[in-house]
Amino acid sequence: MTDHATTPDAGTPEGIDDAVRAELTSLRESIDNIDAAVVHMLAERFKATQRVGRLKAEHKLPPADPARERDQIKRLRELAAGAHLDPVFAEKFLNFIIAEVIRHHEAIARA
Ligand SMILES: C=C(O[C@@H]1C=C(C(=O)O)C=C[C@H]1O)C(=O)O
Repeated sequence: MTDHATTPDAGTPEGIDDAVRAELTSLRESIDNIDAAVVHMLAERFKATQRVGRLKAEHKLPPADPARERDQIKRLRELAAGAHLDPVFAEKFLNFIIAEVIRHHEAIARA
């Protein structure tokens, strides 16, 4: 795997000022740490949602729960606005994850 924080490429020319390069490298190290945290948090979320999927299948509950989704989207949009993150982006991101979770739940129910 490429170490994006330290490897120069077309986006980070060799000739840039040392201080600029150092700041860019430092910021990219933070980004790499955040991306790692996001992956680990998503993995934990999917572990929990897989358990929800098995529970729903065992008790013949539907894979999707639109009321719960509406509550979560409302909550996430409010959290995003408070954190100066675009609520439209936050909603799209959550919907993307939820769609994948529902796909998993449908597969568990069919198995
Ligand atoms: C995880 C669940 O199943 C689905 C997925 C959701 C999610 O990923 O947050 C929310 C609601 C459901 O449509 C649940 O019902 O809690």
